[in-house]
Amino acid sequence: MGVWQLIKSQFICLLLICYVFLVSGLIINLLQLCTLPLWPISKQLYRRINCRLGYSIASQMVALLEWWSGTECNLYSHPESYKYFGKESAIVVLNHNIEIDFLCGWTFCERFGVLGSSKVLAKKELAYVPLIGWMWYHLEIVFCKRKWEEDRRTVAQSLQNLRDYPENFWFLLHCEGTRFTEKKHQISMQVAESKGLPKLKHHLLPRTKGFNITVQNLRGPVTAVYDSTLNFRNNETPTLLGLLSGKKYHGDMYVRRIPMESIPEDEGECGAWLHKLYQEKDQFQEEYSQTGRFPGAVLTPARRPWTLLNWLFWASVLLYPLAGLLVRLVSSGSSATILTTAALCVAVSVGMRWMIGQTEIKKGSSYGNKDAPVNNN
Ligand SMILES: CCCCC/C=C\C/C=C\CCCCCCCC(=O)SCCNC(=O)CCNC(=O)[C@H](O)C(C)(C)COP(=O)(O)OP(=O)(O)OC[C@H]1O[C@@H](n2cnc3c(N)ncnc32)[C@H](O)[C@@H]1OP(=O)(O)O
Ligand SMILES: CCCCCCCCCCCCCCCCCC(=O)OC[C@@H](O)COP(=O)(O)O
Repeated sequence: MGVWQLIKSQFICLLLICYVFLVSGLIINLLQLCTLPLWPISKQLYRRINCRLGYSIASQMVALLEWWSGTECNLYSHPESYKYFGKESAIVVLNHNIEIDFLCGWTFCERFGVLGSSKVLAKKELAYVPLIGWMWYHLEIVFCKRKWEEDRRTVAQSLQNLRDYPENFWFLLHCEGTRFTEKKHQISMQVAESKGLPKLKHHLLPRTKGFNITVQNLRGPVTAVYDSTLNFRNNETPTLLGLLSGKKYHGDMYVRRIPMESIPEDEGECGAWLHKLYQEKDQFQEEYSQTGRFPGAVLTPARRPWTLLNWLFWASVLLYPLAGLLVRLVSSGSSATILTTAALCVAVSVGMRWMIGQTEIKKGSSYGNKDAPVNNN
């Protein structure tokens, strides 16, 4: 292990990165709150400002991936698809078995200039994650309870609101609805069997309702679906904690552009189309596991300096006062103050650990874990 790698793996570095993220995030969340009065005056200005503020939070996590850990994310695609990336709004369909898949998505959003405006159909629980959830509120992220009877109205309404969004955005959909585990896979393949659908080896059976409602409500302003398939080399299983300790991973993502016109409007046909898409994705994953390659050519855009510059800005603003505070604390000699500060640090660390836990598959929900309903038809 090199000296730089050794430094990066020290706990103090993790603490400092989390400190900058936390304090800058709170400041940005506060600024976002201050923009609320703009909404009735100029909705589009409110949205444009919040895209920039959101960028300042999300790009710190991208900087962690690209600059701190040095993780490589290769893009496999086709030139006729590539020329549209970043120049239109799109629905992104992505597999969901890797803890940092959202960050690999974010890194491409950043490189194509749509990070601040990126959207997702996210489970409602994520709305309560401090900083990220609060940021998402101002970015008009669409949340679902994964209970169709409740979601059908709220999700449709939130999607309708995005139709006049003033910036190009990528709308991420994990159609599997939950992250891959062996048990969830087994259960979803029972569902596939009961529906007479071919079994998938690398994916859960996609849920079609969310995709269908998204296509229905965004058709027009959104001109394409980006079918995206992600995997990591040498069976790497990347984690957020690994990134924080400076571990470098090697990801590959295959993205192909499918024009919106080729997606059926009829609900049943649209669902069948999605099932077929997942069968194709399964073949791409199979090819990757056998050859270490996806179809298409490697067309990875270079990382840009903005995420690093944004992080350096916040670090220089926030680390200097922290150092001053620590010096004054120690020189005060008051054990009560020192103990209170230590207790506060422990509480904040526990909070940050909880947030990181949100990305861990082993702490995931039980959605898709229950035995499939018996099909009596
Ligand atoms: C280049 C790439 C860059 C990309 C990056 C771009 C942007 C990045 C932006 C942000 C990054 C942030 C990352 C955050 C990630 C967080 C993501 C999540 O939170 S994923 C979880 C939430 N999202 C979803 O669930 C979306 C998919 N789900 C759906 O579409 C669902 O249909 C639903 C709308 C949520 C409704 O769910 P519900 O369970 O209520 O209904 P369903 O129709 O799904 O279920 C009933 C239906 O399913 C059949 N069934 C039963 N059991 C199973 C099973 N185990 N597997 C599959 N199917 C099952 C059942 O028989 C019913 O079938 P039918 O409809 O035929 O009757
Ligand atoms: C500079 C960076 C410093 C980093 C410090 C740590 C910050 C931690 C931030 C946590 C951010 C959480 C944001 C999004 C997490 C996405 C999680 C996810 O992928 O959700 C899973 C759901 O799809 C499905 O849930 P399950 O049913 O599988 O359960």
